[in-house]
Amino acid sequence: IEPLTIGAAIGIGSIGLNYFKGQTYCRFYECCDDRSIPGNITALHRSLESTLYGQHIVTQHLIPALSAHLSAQSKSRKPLVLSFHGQPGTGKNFVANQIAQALYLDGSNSAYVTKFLGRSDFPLADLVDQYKVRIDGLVRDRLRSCPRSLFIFDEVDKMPSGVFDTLASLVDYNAFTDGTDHTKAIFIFLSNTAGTHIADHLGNSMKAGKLREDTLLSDYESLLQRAAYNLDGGMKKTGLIEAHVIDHYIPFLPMEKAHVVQCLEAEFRRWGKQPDKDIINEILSSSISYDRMHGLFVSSGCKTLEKKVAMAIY
Ligand SMILES: Nc1ncnc2c1ncn2[C@@H]1O[C@H](COP(=O)(O)OP(=O)(O)OP(=O)(O)O)[C@@H](O)[C@H]1O
Repeated sequence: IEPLTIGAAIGIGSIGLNYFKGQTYCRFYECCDDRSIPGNITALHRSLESTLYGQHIVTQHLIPALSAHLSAQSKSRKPLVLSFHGQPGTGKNFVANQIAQALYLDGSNSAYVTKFLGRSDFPLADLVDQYKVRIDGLVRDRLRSCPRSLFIFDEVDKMPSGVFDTLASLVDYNAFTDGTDHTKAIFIFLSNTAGTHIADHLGNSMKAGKLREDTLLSDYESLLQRAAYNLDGGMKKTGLIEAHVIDHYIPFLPMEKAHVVQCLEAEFRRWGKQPDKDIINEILSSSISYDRMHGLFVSSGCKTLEKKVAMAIY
């Protein structure tokens, strides 16, 4: 057989294989394609509007940031990098999971969504060099298998500083010379860092007569950047901040009593029950404490409410 004929046969073979994959395998199993990664920002917007309480800045900025990054006309030249900051129970994981849910058919279970946990994945400061290599290798592998990957780093404030030193260059412009496409990826960092700074700033603004809903992202952005860079944790003195590769610092505001009531009501509905005012008042008076500085914000936000409602119902 002529070499040309063999080449043509291989060419037709691989087209056939791709066609077969598209028509059969990828119709039923997850692939790095539009079916498995629908990127449904409209669904995300709808779901945040109806389920996320007290976080007007998050919804206002997250949706345009994601839409711009994912749009078909996007001329994105680097991954989208977001850093979520706030006290416990303000919705950081809740929102990160909703992003995964809306962008990927399999949500957080997608093979293209990778989540790292500060405390369990990177517990020891002495091993920071090993962690850097591990993050670098995993991110490269995942991007090679699917450029539209999502990476979530939770508990960043519990990670040793220096852990993101190699990652900083992977999320910058022109990071790969081997043809790997990193421009469609999304990186999200979650931390409690600066949570108290956000609460202080909001508390002072509210005491000066400003409405919570009138506070803006710009009121918090530089505060978050400075705190993340200076306070202990994975972001401390990190190249991620020095190289200005974090596109958006998003503040999660501390929760007030009214928001916690909304969370409790949502929890009842999740159990298929009508919210019970007496039980809600009982939980509020027995299990909720407020910040000492302003007396306005619930210390653990909406965390732990799930179990309280479950206990009261059964
Ligand atoms: N702003 C919010 N609106 C609605 N529900 C919320 C909100 N914040 C928290 N919740 C509820 O509380 C649960 C716990 O919140 P979540 O895990 O998102 O907190 P977190 O900010 O990630 O806290 P941590 O910093 O401790 O990880 C969520 O699954 C959700 O049910």
